[in-house]
Order: sequence, then C-alpha cells, then structure tokens
Amino acid sequence: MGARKTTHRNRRPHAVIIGMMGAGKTRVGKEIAHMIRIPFADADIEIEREVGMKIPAYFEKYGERAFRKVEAELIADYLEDFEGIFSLGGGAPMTPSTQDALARYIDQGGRVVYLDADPAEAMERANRGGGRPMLNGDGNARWKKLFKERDPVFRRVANVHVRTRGLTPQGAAKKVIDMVAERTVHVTGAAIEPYDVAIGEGAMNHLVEVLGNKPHKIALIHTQSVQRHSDRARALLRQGGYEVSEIVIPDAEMGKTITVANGIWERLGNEGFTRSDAVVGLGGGAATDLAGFVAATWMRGVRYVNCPTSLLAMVDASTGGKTGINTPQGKNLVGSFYTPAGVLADTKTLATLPNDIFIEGLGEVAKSGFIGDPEILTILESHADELRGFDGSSFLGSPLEDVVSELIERTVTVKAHHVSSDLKEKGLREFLNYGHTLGHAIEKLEHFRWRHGNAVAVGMVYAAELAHILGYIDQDLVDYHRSLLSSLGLPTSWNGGSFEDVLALMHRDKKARGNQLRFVVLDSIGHVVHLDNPPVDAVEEAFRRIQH
Ligand SMILES: NC(=O)c1ccc[n+]([C@@H]2O[C@H](COP(=O)([O-])OP(=O)(O)OC[C@H]3O[C@@H](n4cnc5c(N)ncnc54)[C@H](O)[C@@H]3O)[C@@H](O)[C@H]2O)c1
Ligand SMILES: O=C(O)C(=O)C[C@@H](O)[C@H](O)[C@H](O)COP(=O)(O)O
Repeated sequence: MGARKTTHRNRRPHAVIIGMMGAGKTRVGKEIAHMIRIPFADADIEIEREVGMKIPAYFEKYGERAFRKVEAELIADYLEDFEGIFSLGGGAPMTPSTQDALARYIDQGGRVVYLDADPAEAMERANRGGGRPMLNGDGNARWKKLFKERDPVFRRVANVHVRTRGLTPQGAAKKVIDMVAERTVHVTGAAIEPYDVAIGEGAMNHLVEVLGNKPHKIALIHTQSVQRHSDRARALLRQGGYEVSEIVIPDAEMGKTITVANGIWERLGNEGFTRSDAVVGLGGGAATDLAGFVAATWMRGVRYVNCPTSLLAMVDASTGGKTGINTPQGKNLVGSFYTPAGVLADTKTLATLPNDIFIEGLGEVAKSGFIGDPEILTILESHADELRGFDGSSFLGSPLEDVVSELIERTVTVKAHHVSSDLKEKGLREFLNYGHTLGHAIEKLEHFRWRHGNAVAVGMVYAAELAHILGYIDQDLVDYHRSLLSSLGLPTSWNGGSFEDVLALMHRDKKARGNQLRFVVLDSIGHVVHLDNPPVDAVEEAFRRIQH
C-alpha cells in the first residue's frame, strides 16, 4: 500500500503535519519532501487507496465513526513504519487513540508540526472545489466552528508550531524544515521559571512568541558588529506589533560597564519603559551579560530574551541567568542572577562570526566536556581540524553545522544541569567555573585584549596542573588538556604577568571565601571537586608550568 512497508520496525516519519482543512498540509508537505528528497504520504489519499473509494463516498456509506476508525489505524501504522513527511487529515488529531500515538511518536524524538495558516486563506482553499464532508452546508461557518474546537487540540498535540501567514508554499516549507531541525534544551529548577534554549537556523523566529503579548516596548540591545542580525530581530519585533528602541552599545568588554548600563537606564526612563516592557539582548556574551543586567535592574526586573550570536554566547553566556558588568577591580564583580524568558541561538548568525571568535567559544565547549559530558571531548577530537578551520561564509548547510549544533545542545545541557539545582551558585554551579579562576585574572591583566574563552583555556591547563601537583589527576590528563585545546587552536600558556598580580586577582574571584582561595579541579574527566585553600607553593608551581 503506497509507500508503506511492513518489514522494518524502527522507521518513523521525519515529520507529521497537522492543521486545519485548507492550511496547505499537502501542498507544503510535498514541498518539504521535495526539498529534502524524502517520500511524502497524505493520510487521506492512503485511506482512499486502502478502502477503495473516495472519502465523501465512504462517509456517506459508513458514516464518520467508521471513517475515524480506519483513519486512526492507518495513522498508527504509518507512525511506526514510514520514513518521510506524513500529513494528516484535518480531523485526525481529534481521535484520542491518534493523540496517544502522536504522543508516543514525540517521545521517541518525533516532530508533529501544526501548520497554522491565515484563517481567511485556509477557509477559502478548503471550500474551493468541494468534496469535504465536514464542510457540508455553510462551509465558512462550519470551518470556523471546527477551528474553535481543533486549534487548542492542535496546539496541545504538536511540538512544533509553524505560522505560515504571508508565506509562499516554498517559504512555509523552508520554515518547517528549519523548525523541525531545531534542537531545544529545557532549563528548569526549583528557583527557576522554566524556559527553553532553541538552537538552529531560524531560532530567532520565536522572538515574538517568547516575549508574549504583555510588553509594548522592547529595548533591543546589541553591538554594531551584529547590525545585520539585529535588523532581522527588529523586523520580527515590529511585525509582532512592538515599539522597538534600538540601543547600540560599545563592543565586547567595553559594553560591560556601569557607564553603559547607566546610559541605557536613562534611555529607558526617558522613553517611558514600564515594568511590563521587555529587553532583548543580541550579540556576544558581553552584550547578553549587559542586557540581562539592565533587564534585572530596570524597575527591579523586566522580561528579557537573549539572542546570542557568538558560539561562546550560545553555549554559555546566554543561558543560566548570570548577568553583570565588570568594575575596575575585576571581571563580573557586579551583577545578579536573573533568568531569561528564553534563549534563541540562531545558527544563521554564525555566518558572520570571525574564525578567532568562533575558536574562543570552543574553550567553554571543551570546559563542559571536561566537567560533565565526555562525548563533547570525543566530538571535539574527531572534528578538530574542521572546527579550527571554521569559516562563517561556508558554514550554513555544511556538515560542520550539524556538528556545531550538537556541541551547542550538549554544552547547554551541561550548563542547564548545573544551574537547575543551584541557580545562585552555592556549590554545584561553581563547577561551571572550571578554568575561570586564573582565566578571569588573565583577562584583567591583559586589559581584556585576551578573549574570555582563550583565557579560560589557559585557566583549565592551570587547574589541571594544580590538580596534578596535589595528586588528583595524572600527567596524562594534564597532557590531554594541552593536546586537545591546542588542536582546536586555543592557547595553553600565558606569560603576561607576575605571580603576585595573578594571586591578588585570584583572591578577588567570587569563589574565594575570606582570605582563602577556592578552585574547582577535576579528579577525573566528568568528575569535578572543590579545592579549598590549596598550599600556596602548589598554586605558584602550577602557575610556573603554564608560562612559556
Ligand atoms: N553569563 C554567563 O554565564 C557567561 C558565560 C560565559 C561568558 N560570559 C561572558 O561573555 C563574554 C564573552 O563572550 P563572547 O566570547 O561572545 O565575547 P564578546 O561578546 O566580546 O563578542 C566577541 C566579539 O564578536 C562579535 N560578534 C558576536 N557575534 C558576532 C557575529 N555573529 N558576527 C560578527 N561578530 C560577532 C562581538 O561584537 C565582539 O566583537 C565575556 O564577557 C564573559 O565574561 C558570561
Ligand atoms: O554560569 C556559570 O556559573 C559560569 O561560571 C559560567 C562561566 O563560563 C562564565 O564565564 C561566567 O560568566 C563566570 O561567572 P563568574 O561568576 O565567575 O564571574
């Protein structure tokens, strides 16, 4: 029967499309299948083939109940044994057994796409040509009634919601393809209002959905270097009906200052931002840290969404709610724990990311591998050459994009795990600071000319040396730090300052307690321990070993 086969049991649709009659499920479904070169099946056509008659005739002869039974059985079979794009009839998701089958399919990683079209267009298309028993009589009134019943069910049973208003069938198909390929990490925990990190090409399209309908004004905070991406965000925000105040901040660490924050508070005040308005932070980690800090402090906290555009911001800075600014005394010394409403890591933005800034981000990726997910290290090792050679202009659609998306998903998952039970960093979350005790000191002593991820890379080698000197790990693991990080193009040594200067800054690290230094070190890959008040000669000897 059709494309259905019954021999292999581990097959399942690439995506299942549901939606109202006339939404374009068949047209868009065929387009998607054509674009990604996989089969397409339409449940209604397969039913007609199976029962040997047209659906209106079947309805007339046996009634809706009999039709729904045949339909549910056929859908259950296809969900277990069809590899392609599968579109369902408009009423199919209303059958409880089909809802259960779709839930099982989603549990196994499936994507049920609600194709949400413009109602006027869908109604017009559905009534065109007749042949729809559910619309007999006053077609428009019937469609509207069905929409009222079905829309809440579609929203509940689908895990991908695609609005197609204003899009051509090709445009809608491309949107579905991007959204189906998207990865999501859910961040939750006792003190956290849950939110999602969406990762993929087109993730920024969720902006309006995540901001919701309460805000009227949006402060879109970004640096000049990502103007092209903020133009896109601004267009999406305006389409969503918000009033947008674009706020361009100085680049990188120059943006993470009290002067910049104060300038933004003044603007928000002058422009009448209220507590129901919101902030969008778009850019590298410095921009998202600053935007989050402004959101946390304006009127004691307004909604904010991060749109990270550097690898480092995607894997680390944009998630977890650490917001803040630097002071003349050191890195991130002022700030607050303030959770975003959502994070949209749109991989399209990586197309403009310079190679050195991409590589820097790999420092935090490797950190997550060392502290929590050894598979990350395996992926980094296997793709070191391609990662080191990252070129934004040929990145989108390349095999590397999938590798990078997986690294982002895994790294964010490690972060979400540490944040979920310890938002305010009382213990477990400190493990995310692996490599940062020395790393932040280097950044400060280099007047922030050293990039954060590079400083953290050296800081991890330092932490590994310290752990080795104190007997936590063997020399092989120290050597592995050096070989992996340098294979990615990251630095593993530093000779830009004295031990006395470094020590003084490490005493100002937020993990320090009183006069006691506090590090996090590995005792094996994936297992981190606190190291309180280590002997100063070990601290100095480890420093000597990371110098040239
Ligand atoms: N809050 C947290 O949990 C957390 C975690 C890790 C790092 N951080 C902070 O993040 C910052 C480092 O982030 P970063 O590495 O992204 O540095 P960054 O923000 O300084 O960005 C690096 C440079 O790349 C540019 N850039 C970013 N995206 C671009 C794009 N798509 N195309 C072209 N240029 C682009 C930026 O404008 C900047 O010039 C540090 O301040 C660090 O302390 C915070
Ligand atoms: O989220 C955390 O917790 C981290 O420590 C993540 C770090 O990678 C990040 O650099 C963070 O900004 C460091 O914060 P700080 O508290 O050491 O300033």
